[in-house]
Amino acid sequence: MSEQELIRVEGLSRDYGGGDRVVHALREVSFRAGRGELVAVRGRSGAGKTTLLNLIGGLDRPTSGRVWVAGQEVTAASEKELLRLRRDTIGFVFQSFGLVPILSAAENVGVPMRLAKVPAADREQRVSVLLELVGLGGHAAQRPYEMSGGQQQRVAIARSLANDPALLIADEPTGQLDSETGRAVMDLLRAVVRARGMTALVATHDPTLVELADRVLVLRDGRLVEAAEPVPA
Ligand SMILES: Nc1ncnc2c1ncn2[C@@H]1O[C@H](COP(=O)(O)OP(=O)(O)OP(=O)(O)O)[C@@H](O)[C@H]1O
Repeated sequence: MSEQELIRVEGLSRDYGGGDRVVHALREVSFRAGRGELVAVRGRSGAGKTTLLNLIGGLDRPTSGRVWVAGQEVTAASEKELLRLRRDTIGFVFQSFGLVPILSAAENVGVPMRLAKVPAADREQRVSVLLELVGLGGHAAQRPYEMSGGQQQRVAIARSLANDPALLIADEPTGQLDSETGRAVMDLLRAVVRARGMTALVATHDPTLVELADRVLVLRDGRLVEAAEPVPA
């Protein structure tokens, strides 16, 4: 794996079920992504986007094929190594935000730092930098139910950056947002990826996101049918 390569996927397949009812959710997918790239993953509902992201992030195991992230083989990692990888190397953003309802915005952002045993003083400082970064400097004490969907997703983005991951995996991050808010969240993701030199893999139906990507992977029925540079609008 070269220095510039962050993700390598080789012959990745995932079947669900078995016998007559087997679903080939992902079929022999291979691609590579470099450091600093924002890669959009497109495809219709059921095309295999979530399956692909979950396998790369070590949230699921493939039927066959291999994945490396930052030089580590995810598909060969033990559960303990996967925990470490998800804590230190990969940040996740989901469509449903996934914030802890009883915690404030600042506490939510601080959760991964607590898990990584970041000392309290460092934690506080890093939490406030991240909340500023996502434009929520004045909202640290608010709880998720006191925030709009777009604000909640911003908190989730700040949380995903807590341990300065090399890879950000976002599954339909704008799926629950109206188009204007979704665009703002996407612009934020684009800016964060640029500023931090991180790689992002973002599954989306949203055409505005695709415009912001460095590269677009298109899945159809579990196969990678296109791995193109985006066409300028
Ligand atoms: N746990 C599961 N058990 C059985 N089949 C599954 C499971 N998870 C996903 N599938 C099937 O695998 C295929 C790919 O699903 P996946 O969720 O990866 O698609 P997607 O492109 O992310 O779709 P969406 O855009 O709707 O989220 C679909 O046919 C789906 O029904």
